[in-house]
Amino acid sequence: MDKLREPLPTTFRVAGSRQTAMVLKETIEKTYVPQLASVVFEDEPVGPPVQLSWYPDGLAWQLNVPKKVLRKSPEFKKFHSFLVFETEVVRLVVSLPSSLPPSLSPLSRARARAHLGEIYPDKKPSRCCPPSFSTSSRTIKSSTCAPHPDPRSVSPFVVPFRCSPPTTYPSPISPISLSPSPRVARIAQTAQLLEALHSTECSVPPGLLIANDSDYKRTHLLIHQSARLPSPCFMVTNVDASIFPALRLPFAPGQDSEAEAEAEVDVGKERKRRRGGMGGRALLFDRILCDVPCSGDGTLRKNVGIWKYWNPMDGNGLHGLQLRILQRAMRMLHPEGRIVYSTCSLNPVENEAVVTEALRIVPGFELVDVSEQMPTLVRRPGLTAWVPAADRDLTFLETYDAYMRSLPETKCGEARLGRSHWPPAESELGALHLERCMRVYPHLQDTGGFFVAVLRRKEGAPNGAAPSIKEGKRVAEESKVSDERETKKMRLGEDDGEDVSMTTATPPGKSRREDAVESGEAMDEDDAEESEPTEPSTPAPDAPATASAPAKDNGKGKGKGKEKQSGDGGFKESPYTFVAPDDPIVQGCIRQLSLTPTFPSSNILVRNPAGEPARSLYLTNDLVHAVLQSNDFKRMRLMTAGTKIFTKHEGVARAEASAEGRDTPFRLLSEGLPAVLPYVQPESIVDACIADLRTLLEDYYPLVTAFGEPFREALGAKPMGSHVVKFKEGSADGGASLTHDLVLPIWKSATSVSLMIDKKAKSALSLRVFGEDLTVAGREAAQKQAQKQARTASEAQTTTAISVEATPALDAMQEEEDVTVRAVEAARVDAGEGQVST
Ligand SMILES: C[S@@+](CC[C@H](N)C(=O)[O-])C[C@H]1O[C@@H](n2cnc3c(N)ncnc32)[C@H](O)[C@@H]1O
Repeated sequence: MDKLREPLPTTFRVAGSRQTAMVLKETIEKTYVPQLASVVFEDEPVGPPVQLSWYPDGLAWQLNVPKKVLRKSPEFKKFHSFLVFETEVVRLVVSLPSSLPPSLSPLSRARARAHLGEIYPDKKPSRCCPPSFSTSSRTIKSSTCAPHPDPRSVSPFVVPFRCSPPTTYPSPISPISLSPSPRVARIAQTAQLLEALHSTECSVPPGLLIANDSDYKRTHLLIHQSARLPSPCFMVTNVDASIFPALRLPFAPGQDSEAEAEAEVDVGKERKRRRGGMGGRALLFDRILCDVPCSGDGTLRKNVGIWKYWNPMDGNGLHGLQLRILQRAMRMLHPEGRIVYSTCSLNPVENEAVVTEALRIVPGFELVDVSEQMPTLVRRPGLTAWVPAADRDLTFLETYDAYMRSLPETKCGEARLGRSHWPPAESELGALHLERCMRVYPHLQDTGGFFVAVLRRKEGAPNGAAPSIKEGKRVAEESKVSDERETKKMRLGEDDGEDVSMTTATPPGKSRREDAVESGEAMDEDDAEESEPTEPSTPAPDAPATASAPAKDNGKGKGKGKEKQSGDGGFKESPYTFVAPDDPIVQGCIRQLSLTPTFPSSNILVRNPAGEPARSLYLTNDLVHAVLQSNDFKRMRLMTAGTKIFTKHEGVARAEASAEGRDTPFRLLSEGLPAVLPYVQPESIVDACIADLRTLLEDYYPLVTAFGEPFREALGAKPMGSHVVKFKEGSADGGASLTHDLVLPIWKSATSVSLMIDKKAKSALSLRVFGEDLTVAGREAAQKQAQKQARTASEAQTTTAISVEATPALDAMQEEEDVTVRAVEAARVDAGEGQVST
């Protein structure tokens, strides 16, 4: 309990591709740790960041200093800026030949990494060629990685249940917030999974990651944040995970009969017939992370609000939903797959009780012994005995029967707890192996509290061992779980997810508090943040894949963006339409950037009713393409798929083009660069040096003639439009240096050139490479700041004089205190009260 009263130390993780993550780690180790090692603040020594011993490769760090040290100590301020800037440039620093840039992302829980340990077990799943995990080296390797994998030869890599909505990007404090917002932490899992998927040399890996959240707003935050790790393999969905609909894929090569495919995946023919012939095999998942909504008592150290509002009925109420989500995951798991079930609660009712009941209902599954994974993460085994609190007054009753007897006869039908809230009988314990669950307590290694259990199918268990949604729902209902918090009402169809239709809504009266409990997070100021959908439009009725059926919108997202009420009562997102590979716009982009013939032009999609390449082009991999083409997304809302790579270049280019009677050209986006770069013919990439980078940063549109040779000549030889530039590693006068090659998109106009990255990223890059913000915006901001300081100082001087005159008694105090500070304060008070001292 004492530990729970202490604030959680700040942690951060160096993320991204292995190569660049290692470079950043080295910078922290060799530059910053020595600089911070001997800092003394207010006569107290303050320590440098320390590596978390249990985190693989030393990529996670803990920083145990008060906030004011970060604000006031020059050394720590510099380190803080370093973290902030690295986070800012994450999207644009591309180190050839690796596929994804590095980032610094927060890691307030060990859980995320623990998930990965199990997501990539040593043994490579036999049916797939996506990444396998080597625990010894902690690298994730891919045995095959062709830019065009046959979608039918790979197993999908999917996390369909509740993944990490993030903090808003770009958040200047996201890597190192001293009182980390719950949301800051949320991206960690999804980001790690994305990194894992991209940890090969392949820019368009063959797998698929689906992040799902039932909260519409949070899915937008997730999309926004995933721009840090743009991926053609990524989809975000918005649906209640306990009724996540089954997804389909086309038949595999060699599967010449429907029956063969059906037998393999155990999808009933009857159901398929009823579905109206949308053929194909079911998409089963290799790895599923069920990071279920929970009471969040393990986050007490960072979410102090939980102290005030916690009550035992939170966990009791969530038990049923947690159980249904886990069962749905079991239903959708590939025979050789694994599920990680996790919560940030220490309440056994939300943990061991859920796992026990799920294992009872789905007999073909077992808990995996993960004691060998992450051996330095100190943990305790799962509990085998507990007594749930039966009400808010903490009445503890040893057995379910005792609980039922304690209820007045008239209330028995409304029992709020089910048998599954109590521990299993002694006789069941041996087979369950609850000790294989992992409990992490805050006092063990100065962390938050959390629970992890890994499940898999027992060897030889039949594929169809898992129950349908209907069965799971029935069992959960039979346990008479009263779910106070659970506001989603499901109308179940005749069979499993294929036939389930749902209507979910948060009642108007639902409070933020309830919301926070449901999601396992406490309220935070940041919860007010919102991100807007990107491309408003109306869906086409015949769109090949159109998302609908929202899970939860809290009524706040109404009328926003592309959300539209459809005739059948569901919701419709903009359609996802694949454009023809020979589309003139696509071909124009290919020609402009000299893309190789292997560029996956058949995987370009647009999101507008006409299905025209009107503004933005997105890239998916083959598997995402197949999933979009084979499913109608009527029962869940598809929020995003793939990554945006090209956009119409507005402004001068539009004016020039229309004057010449041409179409407005498209340009390569910085977030699309990692995916597209391997397809750019190397000889078409323009070489440049650090001095050229400086010129591009200092001005919005420097003239071609402003550059030195050979860059100037190379630019002169290029046609107008989008190009890729490689700034070679090297140093410049004044200590500026590029430690590795940097590849960025540019736009060439008739006489000038501009760097195609956003203003904030430009500033961050400038600070990183040149140690100062050389950009126009940076210079303007510095100028404004200087003017403000000068104004404040002169106001302070005036007010001091006035105050001293008006109140001679201050003289004595002024001898002891800082005159300027007091005078500024006095001036503020006067201004606030409308008094003028004369
Ligand atoms: C524990 S939080 C997210 C955990 C996150 N991965 C982290 O590390 O902080 C729970 C999330 O589950 C979502 N959620 C709640 N009920 C859900 C349901 N029935 N289906 C899917 N997502 C749900 C909430 O919106 C919330 O974002």
